[in-house]
Amino acid sequence: MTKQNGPTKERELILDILMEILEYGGYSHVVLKKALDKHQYLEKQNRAFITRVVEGTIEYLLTIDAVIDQCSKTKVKKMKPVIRTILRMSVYQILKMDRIPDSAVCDEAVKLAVKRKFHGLKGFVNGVLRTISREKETFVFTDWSRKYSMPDWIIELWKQQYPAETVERMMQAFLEERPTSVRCNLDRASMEEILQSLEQDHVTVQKNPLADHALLLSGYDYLDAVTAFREGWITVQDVSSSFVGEAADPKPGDKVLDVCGAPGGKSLHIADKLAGTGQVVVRDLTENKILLVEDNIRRTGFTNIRAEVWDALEEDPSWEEQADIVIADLPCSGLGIIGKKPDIKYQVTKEDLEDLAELQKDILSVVWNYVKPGGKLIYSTCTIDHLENEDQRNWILETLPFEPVSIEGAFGSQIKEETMKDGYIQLLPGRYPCDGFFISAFRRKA
Ligand SMILES: C[S@@+](CC[C@H](N)C(=O)[O-])C[C@H]1O[C@@H](n2cnc3c(N)ncnc32)[C@H](O)[C@@H]1O
Repeated sequence: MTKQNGPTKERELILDILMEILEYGGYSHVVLKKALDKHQYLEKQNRAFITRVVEGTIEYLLTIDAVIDQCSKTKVKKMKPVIRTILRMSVYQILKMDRIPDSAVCDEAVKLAVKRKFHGLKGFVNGVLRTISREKETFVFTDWSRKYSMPDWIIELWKQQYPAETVERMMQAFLEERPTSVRCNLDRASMEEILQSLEQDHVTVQKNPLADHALLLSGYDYLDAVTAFREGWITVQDVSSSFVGEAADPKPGDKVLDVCGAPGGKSLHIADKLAGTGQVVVRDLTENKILLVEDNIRRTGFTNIRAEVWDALEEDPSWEEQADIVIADLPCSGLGIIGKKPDIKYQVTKEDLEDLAELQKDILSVVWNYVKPGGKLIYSTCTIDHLENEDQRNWILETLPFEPVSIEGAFGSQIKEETMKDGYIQLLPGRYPCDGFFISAFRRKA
C-alpha cells in the first residue's frame, strides 16, 4: 500500500467514492467503476482493497451505523457527512477485515479527518474507533435489520410472502462473497477455447453449478484485460438472468423484440442461440443506454442483432403481430440483486414498488400486441416481490390473450420448482446460488 504522511491514496479514494454514493445518491457500481477506471495505475491488490471496503461498507451500513451509535454520543445522522463516512469505512475494516490491524485503521481515519480539514474532530474519530475496536466482540445483533443490514420494511414485505427461514437464508446469501458470473457466447467460441483463454490470463474459474453455459470468475483485475471478454466470448450476466434466454428458447430464423433491453444481456444471449439466423431488435429509452448495447454488440460481433431508441410506452404499428418472441424484462425494484448492488436496499421505497408495478402494466398493455399469434411473451424482473411478479403474471393471464407455456426442465436439472409447469419461477438467493429473479413465459392464443 502506498504509504505517506497523510492518509493512503486508496483510503482517500474510498472516502470520495462512499461520499458520492451515500451522501449524494450515486449508484455504487457506476461510481466505483468510474473511479477504478480513472485510477488504473493503482496496483491490483489496492484496487481490490478499494472495491472490498466500498462494497462492504454499503452492504453492512445499517449494522455499522448501529455499532457507531452505541459508541458515540453524537449519533451517525447528526455527524458531519465526511466524519460519518470516515467512521463507516473504518468500522467496516475493524469488524470485517481481520488482516488489517485496528490500530492502523484508526491512524488512517485520523489522518483522513485531518487531511479533510477536520483537525478539531481527530480526537473524536480516534476515540470512537478505539472504543469500537476494544468492544467489537460484544456487538451481536439478533434483530434481522441490524444483523443483515436490511431495512425493516423489506423484511416485513418478504415475511408476508415467504416462510421466515426462506427470508433469513435470502438475506444471508445477499451478504456472501460472489465471483463474477459470466455467460459464454458458445456460437463465438467453444467452452474449451474459453476455458483455455481464461487459464492463460490467470483468471480463477469455477463451473457454474446451475448451467453449462455459465462460469464464475475471480482473481482478475479488470475485465477489459481478459482476452475472452475482449473477444466477446463471454458476457457478464448472472445465471438467473440467462434463464430468460432459455425460457424464450428461440428457433432458427425467429424475429425477437426486446422492448426494454439495455445493456443487452438477454438479447445477446438470444442472438448467440440463433447462431447467425433471425433478427433481434433491442430497444431502450435513451441514446446513452443504446450506446451501451451497441458497445456490447460490437464486442461480441453478432450480426443478427441491432439496437434502437424507442419508448416502450409508445405504440409501434410496424411491429404489430410481427414478433416470434417479445422479451419484456421490465424496469423493476431490483430487490433480487441486492447482493450485487447493495445500495438498492436503502434507495428503493414501498411506494416505488407500487409505481413500478403500474409502469410494468402500462408497458405490457402496449407491447403484448407485437407478439404474433402463437408467438411467445417472456415477462421477467430481477426482483422478489409478488406485486411486480406473480400479481403481474395473473394480470397478464386475466387481461391479455395469452396462456402460460411450461418451462419445466428448461433451466437444466438443478432448477426444479412446481410452478415451472405453469410457466413461471421465482428464483430466490439462498435456495439457488444466483440472484433473485422472476421469469414467466406465455404464448399468444391463436
Ligand atoms: C431490467 S433493465 C433491462 C436489462 C436488459 N434486459 C438486460 O438483460 O441487459 C430495464 C431497462 O428498461 C429501460 N426502460 C425503462 N423505461 C423504459 C421505457 N419506457 N421504454 C424503453 N425502455 C425503458 C431502462 O432504461 C433499463 O435499461
